[in-house]
Amino acid sequence: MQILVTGAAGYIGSHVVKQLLEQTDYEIIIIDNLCTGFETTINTLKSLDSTNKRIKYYNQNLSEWEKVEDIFKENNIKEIIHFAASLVVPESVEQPLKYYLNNTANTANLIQIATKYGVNKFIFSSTAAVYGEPNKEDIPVSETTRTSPINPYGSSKLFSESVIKDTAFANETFKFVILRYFNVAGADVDGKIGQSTLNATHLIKVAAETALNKRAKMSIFGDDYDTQDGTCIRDYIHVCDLADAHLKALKYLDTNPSDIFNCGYGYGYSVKEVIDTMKKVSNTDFKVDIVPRRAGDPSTLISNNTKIKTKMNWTPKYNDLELICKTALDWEKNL
Ligand SMILES: NC(=O)c1ccc[n+]([C@@H]2O[C@H](COP(=O)([O-])OP(=O)(O)OC[C@H]3O[C@@H](n4cnc5c(N)ncnc54)[C@H](O)[C@@H]3O)[C@@H](O)[C@H]2O)c1
Ligand SMILES: O=c1ccn([C@@H]2O[C@H](COP(=O)(O)OP(=O)(O)O[C@H]3O[C@H](CO)[C@@H](O)[C@H](O)[C@H]3O)[C@@H](O)[C@H]2O)c(=O)[nH]1
Repeated sequence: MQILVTGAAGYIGSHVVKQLLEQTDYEIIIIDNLCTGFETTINTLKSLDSTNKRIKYYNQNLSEWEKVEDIFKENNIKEIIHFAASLVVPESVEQPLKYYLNNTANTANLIQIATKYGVNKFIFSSTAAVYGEPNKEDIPVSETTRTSPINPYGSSKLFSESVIKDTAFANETFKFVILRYFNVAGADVDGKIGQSTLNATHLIKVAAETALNKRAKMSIFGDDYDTQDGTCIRDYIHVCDLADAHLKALKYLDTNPSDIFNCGYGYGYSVKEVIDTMKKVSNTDFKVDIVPRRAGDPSTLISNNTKIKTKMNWTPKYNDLELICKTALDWEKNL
């Protein structure tokens, strides 16, 4: 059985491939052009494959559609997990076309090839950013909450969701699970892989870097939001629990129809709470200043995760902010 994993040289994709190696028999075809991922990550994944034959890596940009099709000709791909994307919210505000091209156009193209070659399972990395700035009474947001992105990143992913849903409607052999991730953080609990992103913008990684003196200080982007302490609230999910949701999604499609699931823990922490937790687990008191709001940031995003828990039987194991911060910090020390 072959599965294509796009973007597996990156943060979340690499954690999913590790679990696929450990818990399944798939042969794993990877497409990644290393624009934000790392060859060392691919090498680590290969080193975890005791057979030495289960990973086939193509350094390929998804935008080169004909070359992507050649990869389908060379292999027998029937299942796909599609991570490859651009994902920095403020960058998407400054460079929207980069996001529509890499996230929406490349996804549409991949799906066109996938349907031509008989792919029947498509797992898609979507985002809580599709909900935009939800009304207070809609928090925690469920999958049926109105989608209304407030930045091009969220819009580019919502358009991709439409491409996927409409394709499945027109083609009954093509089934999908769309996973709307909330804020993914932490690192592999075995310490083998983690988030290596250069010039990271993600809060927990930035805080880990600051705790280790890789940055002189960090900033809180706005403390004038309508929240308890004035800073934004997010639902942080440990990357290993999120990876498990992908393996469950593949199995789910064996006996269930296509569907959309939120991936989060169902409770939120403020930016200040996250920074305090990082200070606690690192036993440091690093410098933090308050600066104006960052473009494109909603104030509060928290998931209602009832659907994934009940329908997929997904049970989080690492829903503990201290553990999330500690695994991120431990990984950062080894980088
Ligand atoms: N990190 C989060 O908090 C978060 C939250 C919600 C959704 N997501 C989604 O999860 C997915 C993975 O995110 P991540 O955090 O692992 O990011 P990442 O940047 O670490 O990984 C993305 C990978 O895709 C590759 N890639 C990007 N564009 C490509 C292209 N055109 N062709 C080939 N390879 C390409 C990159 O080189 C990288 O290895 C993305 O789709 C993202 O939108 C992430
Ligand atoms: O140095 C920093 C970094 C972040 N923040 C704040 O921390 C919160 C979280 O920011 P960040 O970690 O950058 O995540 P988001 O902007 O919430 O976006 C992430 O989470 C989304 C889902 O909720 C995903 O779709 C995106 O891909 C992913 O980058 C936001 O309020 C930021 O303003 C700071 O105050 N200082």
